[in-house]
Amino acid sequence: MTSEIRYRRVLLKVSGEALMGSQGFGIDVAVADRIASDIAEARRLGVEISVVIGGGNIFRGVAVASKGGDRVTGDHMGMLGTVINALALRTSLTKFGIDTIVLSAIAMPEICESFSQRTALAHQAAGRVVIFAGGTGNPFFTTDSAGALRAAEMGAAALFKGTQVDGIYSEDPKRNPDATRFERLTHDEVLGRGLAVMDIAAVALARENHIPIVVFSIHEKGEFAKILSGAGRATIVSD
Ligand SMILES: Nc1ncnc2c1ncn2[C@@H]1O[C@H](COP(=O)(O)OP(=O)(O)O)[C@@H](O)[C@H]1O
Ligand SMILES: O=c1ccn([C@@H]2O[C@H](COP(=O)(O)OP(=O)(O)O)[C@@H](O)[C@H]2O)c(=O)[nH]1
Repeated sequence: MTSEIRYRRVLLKVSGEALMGSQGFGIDVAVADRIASDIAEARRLGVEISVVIGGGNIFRGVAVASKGGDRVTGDHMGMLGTVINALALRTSLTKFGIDTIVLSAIAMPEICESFSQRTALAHQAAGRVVIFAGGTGNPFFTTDSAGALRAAEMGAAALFKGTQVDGIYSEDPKRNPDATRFERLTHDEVLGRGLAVMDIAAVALARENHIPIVVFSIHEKGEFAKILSGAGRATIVSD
């Protein structure tokens, strides 16, 4: 069974927006539990998994800036949102008996441990799921960039982006329902064609480190494990 596994160690970027389910804001615990069950299933395949969690269900810095506020403050609020999500996902993973640790890029020792690559690798080696909170710890970045960064630091064989759509399309499929879906692309093609499923910095960092990106729907139960097993529906971006 495990010999068929496509990637042995992966970084999963979980969309913050996905966590709110059909609510307009915040966290739907049933959705967090379902995502945790998908992570548990993937772990049973023997795959090492660490997670970067987004924060768009709580706050996005650009929303402050677009209303005339300070972008850096807005981004700080967004990063704090990812910490809230990380604690929720840890709670859900614990329900499935998964030993989980939250490491934050912004120090808040009363709430969770702070990130360092050394600490993260040690927890991963001990068999824990590591959830990276606080994005990169810097404004003007996104949690997709944090995903690419942590994937490189953890030695992940692939960056999985679990998002609202089931792959990369010629245009945003939410805006153009006739957009065509790609099975495979190179990093250069994603950047050259301006395919905006992920920000440029994230794709460029993955390209530089030869990390494949796998874009799939986080809403499809069991899809993560299927893709890890060489099946499932996703767009794979590689060299
Ligand atoms: N070419 C494209 N292919 C697929 N999705 C796209 C594309 N361009 C824009 N998108 C949009 O990008 C969204 C994912 O980006 P993002 O807002 O970062 O979500 P997330 O919450 O997963 O971080 C998708 O839900 C999709 O609507
Ligand atoms: O390294 C980072 C990661 C995130 N953010 C802020 O946190 C918000 C939430 O993250 P993101 O939009 O990436 O979440 P997602 O799209 O996955 O829900 C962003 O809009 C930014 O304001 C940031 O400033 N630096």
